[in-house]
Amino acid sequence: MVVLSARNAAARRRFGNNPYMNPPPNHVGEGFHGHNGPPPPPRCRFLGQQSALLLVGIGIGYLVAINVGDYSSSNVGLDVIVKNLEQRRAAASATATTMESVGPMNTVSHQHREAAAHLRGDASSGVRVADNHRRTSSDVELEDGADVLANDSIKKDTSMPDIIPVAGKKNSHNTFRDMEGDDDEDLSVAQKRFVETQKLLSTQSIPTPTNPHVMKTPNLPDSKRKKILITGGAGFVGSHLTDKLMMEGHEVIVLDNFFTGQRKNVEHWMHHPRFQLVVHDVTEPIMLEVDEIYHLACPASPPHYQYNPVKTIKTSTMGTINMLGLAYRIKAKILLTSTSEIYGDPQVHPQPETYWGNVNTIGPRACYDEGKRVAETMMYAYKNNNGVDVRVARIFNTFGPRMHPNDGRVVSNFVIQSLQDKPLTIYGDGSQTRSFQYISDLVDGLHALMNGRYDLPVNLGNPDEYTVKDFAQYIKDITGSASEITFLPATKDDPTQRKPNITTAKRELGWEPKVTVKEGLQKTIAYFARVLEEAGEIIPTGQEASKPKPKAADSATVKVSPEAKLTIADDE
Ligand SMILES: O=C(O)[C@H]1O[C@H](OP(=O)(O)OP(=O)(O)OC[C@H]2O[C@@H](n3ccc(=O)[nH]c3=O)[C@H](O)[C@@H]2O)[C@H](O)[C@@H](O)[C@@H]1O
Repeated sequence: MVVLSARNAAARRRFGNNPYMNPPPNHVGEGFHGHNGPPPPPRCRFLGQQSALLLVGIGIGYLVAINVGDYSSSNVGLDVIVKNLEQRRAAASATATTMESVGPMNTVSHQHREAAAHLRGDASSGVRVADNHRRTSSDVELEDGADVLANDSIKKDTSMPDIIPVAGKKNSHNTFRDMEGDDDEDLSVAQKRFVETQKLLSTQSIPTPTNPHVMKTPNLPDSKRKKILITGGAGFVGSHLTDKLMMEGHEVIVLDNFFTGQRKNVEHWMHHPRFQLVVHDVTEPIMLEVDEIYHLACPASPPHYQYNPVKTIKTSTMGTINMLGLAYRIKAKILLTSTSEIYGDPQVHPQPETYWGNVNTIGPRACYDEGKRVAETMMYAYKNNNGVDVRVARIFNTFGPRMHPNDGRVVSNFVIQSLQDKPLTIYGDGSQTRSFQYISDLVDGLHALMNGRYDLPVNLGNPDEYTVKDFAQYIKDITGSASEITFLPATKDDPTQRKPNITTAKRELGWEPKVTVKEGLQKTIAYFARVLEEAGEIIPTGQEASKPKPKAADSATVKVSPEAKLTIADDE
């Protein structure tokens, strides 16, 4: 589903193709709708009913005119006609009053008032026709009683306001032509204001709780502006990449199924005319026209990717095939975010790109590791066989703001635990090592890779290596936490060491990390402190989270037969 396209289409219908005319989010749009311009096209069923009533009112006027003519030509029963008119007018007026009383919003009640006014105007214009008829037929002899009735009725009608004056309007409207003239003026004022607002909004992000800083977006000339697709763009890495590309002035399409991505990660761009969000799962094909594809989509945290291993495999395999097929058809350059996990539990340390890895093909991590390995294989098959321009980044442990609070990876877990003075949970004895890079360095690396000429796999990571035990203590110290450190059972196939060899990135991309682990942690801690303030309490995702809870029926089976349990675990 293209979230913004309907809104854009609506704007185009109303204002043509002016790029600044994309309607803003509702809170901005109210400025326009609340203005004393014409009621906008029906936005809901209720407003549609208003239009219907307006038409009914016009119809009544028209029918009255015809009826009066018919009756008068036969010169009978003007009193009946006038009574009839009175009843219709009263009915129309009652409807109008009811409509006025509905609608708590100013904008809506304004529209109601106008619709009510139209109704009243139409009803009275019908009576005016009767009046005219009466005068033109004054030489016709009428029964006295009928004439009196007609006069009374006309007096009542003239005392009824044609149109209720609306604040800000100079004159009340007497004809539709008058209304069109004034509304044209109002519309142009509203449009100007709207264009100004849109112009401003199209140069920056909007501050949100997740992203309080305003980011500026330059206006690139068409020849330099690229259309870029980011699969998994609402995730932790994808959303930071979105920021970078938006700040360069490109057009960004974020595609996400929101399994681990979060709408709030990209909320600050939702209003922007060069940003689009497409809610879509990469395992399904999609047709888009873009220049570049950053293919990030896949859960990356062990508890997340182990939650549904089949889905993880499908995402890496079918998802990558779909994106490669797209890249091939539209001749787009495509970058795959692969992972340090393709090295498995490495026997070579640090790991260069030339190392082939050590992966257990049937272990709990295999759905991710092997999925990414075959995704790499597909990339080079498409390059060699179909001439697709490919890039492959092998990402090492990355952290920073916008990590999901329930990500379950070591940095977010230890930070969230420390900030709440809860025990820091080390899996195993804590002697395993990881090397941590800050998110902005990774994003710079991905960007350098996509825009460079080197098309073989490249490690992107910070070689700053820690044992998990030392890292726990480090975070505890930085946060000044009173947390204890606890040791839980090791997770299966957990790599014992990991550190990137980044010689290739330095040589081919001129890239190396700039942000120290300490600086990065301080920013991340500040972020999670804000998240915690909002959330109250967060229980980080633990080891158990990687398995879906057995359904009631399954648990019953498990109790009866231990073999059944084994079967269920294997199926999962
Ligand atoms: O962050 C990343 O970029 C990488 O994270 C994961 O790899 P992994 O190294 O297992 O990530 P973590 O879950 O953060 O685990 C790191 C180490 O900390 C340990 N850990 C984790 C969480 C925790 O609460 N306690 C704890 O001791 C783990 O057992 C592991 O030894 C993903 O599998 C990779 O795809 C991804 O590139």
